[in-house]
Amino acid sequence: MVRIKICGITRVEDALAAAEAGADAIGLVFYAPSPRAVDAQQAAAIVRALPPFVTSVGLFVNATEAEVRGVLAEVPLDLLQFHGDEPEEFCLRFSRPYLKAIRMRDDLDLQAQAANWPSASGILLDSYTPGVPGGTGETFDWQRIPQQHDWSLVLAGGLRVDNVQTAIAECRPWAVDVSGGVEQAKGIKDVEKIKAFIREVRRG
Ligand SMILES: O=C(O)c1ccccc1N[C@@H]1O[C@H](COP(=O)(O)O)[C@@H](O)[C@H]1O
Repeated sequence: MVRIKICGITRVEDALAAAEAGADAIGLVFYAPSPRAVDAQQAAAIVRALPPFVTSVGLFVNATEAEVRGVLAEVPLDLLQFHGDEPEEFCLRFSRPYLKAIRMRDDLDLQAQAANWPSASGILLDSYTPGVPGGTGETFDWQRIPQQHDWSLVLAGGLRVDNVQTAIAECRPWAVDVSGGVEQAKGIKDVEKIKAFIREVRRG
């Protein structure tokens, strides 16, 4: 069964709707330039409202150690997602499981890159757009993902109800991660889109 993460949650009601629809995880963006950014207070309210067995994921982009620790002091996150240039040594400082995001630049050697984070719980693949660290709504060429790899693949980047089945068939991910594809406006989720997306993933 492919797991589903709904990222970029900014409101308690969207988190509850995602959980009710069957999401396995919700993502909270701690990256101020993002229109989906939340502060620790907002995030704590969202995480506290979650029912059991829904994983809360905190997304960071080149944050300092103090910034990550500051969030962790207030928000009981289950999993961290490092979406910038964080080396493994940094990702390991927080005694929490983590995902490492890799953006699929044209010249990237994916297998070599992924080997840089052997301690990651999963490798999240996202599309590459210069100057924007993520959440672009763009897909990348899924054929670039090797058939054989020894990491848990979290597939992200431009997933929507109308392409997620093809993405799953081609990439065989452990999980899919969606943000823009289930929104009505930046940072505001569309409950019907969340339900349709989850139904589509579960249909496979
Ligand atoms: O959502 C953001 O604003 C964001 C900002 C900085 C880094 C990552 C971000 N989002 C992540 O990007 C991927 C793909 O999102 P989309 O479905 O293409 O909109 C996903 O992992 C988001 O969590």
